[in-house]
Amino acid sequence: MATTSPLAPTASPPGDEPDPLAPPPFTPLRTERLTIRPLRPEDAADLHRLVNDWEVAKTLARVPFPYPRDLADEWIASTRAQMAAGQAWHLAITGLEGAGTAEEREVLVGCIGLTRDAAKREAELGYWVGRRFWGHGVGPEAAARIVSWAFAHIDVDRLVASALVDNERSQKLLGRIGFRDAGEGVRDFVARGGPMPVKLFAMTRADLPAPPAAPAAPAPALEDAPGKKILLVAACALIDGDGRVLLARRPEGKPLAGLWEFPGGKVHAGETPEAALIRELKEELAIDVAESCLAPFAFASHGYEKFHLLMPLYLCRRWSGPVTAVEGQALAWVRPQKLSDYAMPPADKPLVALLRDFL
Ligand SMILES: Nc1nc2c([nH]c(=O)n2[C@@H]2O[C@H](COP(=O)(O)OP(=O)(O)OP(=O)(O)O)[C@@H](O)[C@H]2O)c(=O)[nH]1
Repeated sequence: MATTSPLAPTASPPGDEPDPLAPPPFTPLRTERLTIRPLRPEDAADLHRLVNDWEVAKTLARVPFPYPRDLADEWIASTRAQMAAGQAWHLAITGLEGAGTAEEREVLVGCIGLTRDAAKREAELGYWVGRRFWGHGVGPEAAARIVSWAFAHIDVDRLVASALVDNERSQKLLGRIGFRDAGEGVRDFVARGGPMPVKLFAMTRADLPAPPAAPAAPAPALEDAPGKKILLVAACALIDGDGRVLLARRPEGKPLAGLWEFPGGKVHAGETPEAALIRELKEELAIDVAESCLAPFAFASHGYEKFHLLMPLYLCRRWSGPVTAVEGQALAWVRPQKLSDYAMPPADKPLVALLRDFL
């Protein structure tokens, strides 16, 4: 168990302006055997039964022991407020047990949470699993899923976690899902009545396991010369009547998921960059663009670990049809001065500076 799955309610942030980078409402996540979903008031009795167990509580920094029953109700209510504020996501891990309909068979197995530190662009992972469900791989299955979700949907560059120095099981779990050692520290443990030594862990987007390779790669390599292959990608800055630029968020499961980018994609064999862009804009945004409306603007040339990206960037001010997120990707119309608030792939940095000066 990682130490910080705070089960005592924390204050909500002051009601400031809506955050343009705030994530959309949480949609339940599924893994092979588990569901991760918002906690509901009716989970309180089960939550209390599972967490009011010394073997569980002793590994968690903010959980008192014994755990008062009404704290479970308060905690669940506070998780909903924190999630609505985009501040923390403390969620139920459930699985199916016994016979009957899926609804009847759904049981609470544990909890998993992320608490965001917006200033540091990071979030802290915490989780626990009820003792009855130990030894079934619930922790790694749920934690790997939430970590992949976090990088794609929360505006963070880093996730952190900690585990008691003697909690080797939790340390191993964190290592298995991509966390690296980040030293040692000390944390207050409510149930232990004081500070305890912990191991610290951290991971970035680059530590996520690589997504499975696409079945049929288009033909992205320009040449097979020694060294890295050159990947040709055509991208477009769509500019609306107010001079705002469209950014799209790379969806979960793709490399660099969660970063914001210019719509576009790989140039297929036999395609011109313009034809590729017209196809991609139709596929991704359901808009029709004429080649004459694509104005070459600049290009990115950037060495990634596995390939070298060559990416012409076009400007486009005219298209037909409403811009639609066909692939469910988040979209944002962004003023040029605000572009740098959005985390983008490293190749895009010089393009952003050029666009800001030009627009
Ligand atoms: N579209 C786009 N791709 C970018 C940008 N910046 C950047 O580094 N890239 C990189 O260019 C590559 C584009 O690949 P992609 O996966 O989006 O291409 P695609 O739409 O053809 O996807 P697919 O292979 O899943 O069909 C990725 O490695 C991506 O990280 C950008 O601003 N826009």
